[in-house]
Amino acid sequence: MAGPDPAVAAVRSAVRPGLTGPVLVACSGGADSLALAAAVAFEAPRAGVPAGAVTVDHGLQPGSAERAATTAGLLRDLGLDPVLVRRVRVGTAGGPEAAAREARYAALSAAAGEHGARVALGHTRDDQAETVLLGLGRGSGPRSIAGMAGSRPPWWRPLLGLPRASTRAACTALGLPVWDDPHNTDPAFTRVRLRTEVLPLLEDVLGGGVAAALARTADLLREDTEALDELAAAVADPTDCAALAPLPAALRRRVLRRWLLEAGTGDLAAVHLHAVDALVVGWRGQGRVDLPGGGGVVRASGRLALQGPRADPSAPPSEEPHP
Ligand SMILES: Nc1ncnc2c1ncn2[C@@H]1O[C@H](COP(=O)(O)OP(=O)(O)OP(=O)(O)O)[C@@H](O)[C@H]1O
Repeated sequence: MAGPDPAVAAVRSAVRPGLTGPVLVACSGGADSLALAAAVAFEAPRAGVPAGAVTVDHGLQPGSAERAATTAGLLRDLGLDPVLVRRVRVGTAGGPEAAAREARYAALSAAAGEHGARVALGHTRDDQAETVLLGLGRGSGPRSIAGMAGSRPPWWRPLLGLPRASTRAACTALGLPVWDDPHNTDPAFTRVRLRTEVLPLLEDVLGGGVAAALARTADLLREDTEALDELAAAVADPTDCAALAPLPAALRRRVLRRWLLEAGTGDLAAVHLHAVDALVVGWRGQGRVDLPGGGGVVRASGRLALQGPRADPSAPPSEEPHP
């Protein structure tokens, strides 16, 4: 008897090793997550693992509720159980794309918590390549160029090693009706232009395999950044300037970033981190560093300390005495 189509087999092989516990497939109805859902539905019973699915209705396009219902029907037909439909309210912060993503990830994460499951996402090697290129072009630093992790609970991305063409081919071979999100071809989106204009041009210049090379870059960088993050987490006192000063800058800034994020200061731009770092190394008596959330950091008696919002934000920073 002939085996499954090669693309179907490739997607199944990608999910098999990771099926070690309950999983919910996050499915938009697009080719990537539909191929993923089909592979999980096939492999999970063989692995003795419960597998369901979630589809999120962002409520942004006319007919979105019907589309979510159609996707849910397909997922049930594949044998996934339970199949959840989550309707979310999309805010406006950061633009419509970012707001939809935030609402979606919040809903998926909540579903993961309720069901004690990991959430499988359909990101492919091409998505990873686009993420790396975007990070490079925007100068967003190693954390961004390191791309998406294959497994970081509750998220699981088993298809990061596969080209997008495989998921499309798998859906075709299985006769699954794919929903093509019009956003995925709208040149108003930076990611779409990267996909349709920049990556093909790079392939022309550098030869094929650019997406794979970019994804490999992400893997290498992720190893480095994870190692540095672990070293940073092991630093006992992130406020002791004498202990921090001799550390390499890459490590020191990670320690500071971690300390500030854990204190709930909100996301920080490089400029804030550099200013806080300058309180530690080469300090010349400068005063408070204001942070985006309204709080601030000062240095006093050789230690860093967090402060709340200024009473009068227009007042100049108070001068700290020279050491
Ligand atoms: N509406 C949604 N409901 C549930 N999961 C979603 C939804 N939209 C995206 N996802 C999940 O997030 C992953 C990445 O989404 P994104 O829109 O960035 O990628 P995509 O390449 O268009 O994926 P797909 O082909 O599966 O739509 C999807 O593969 C899927 O797992």
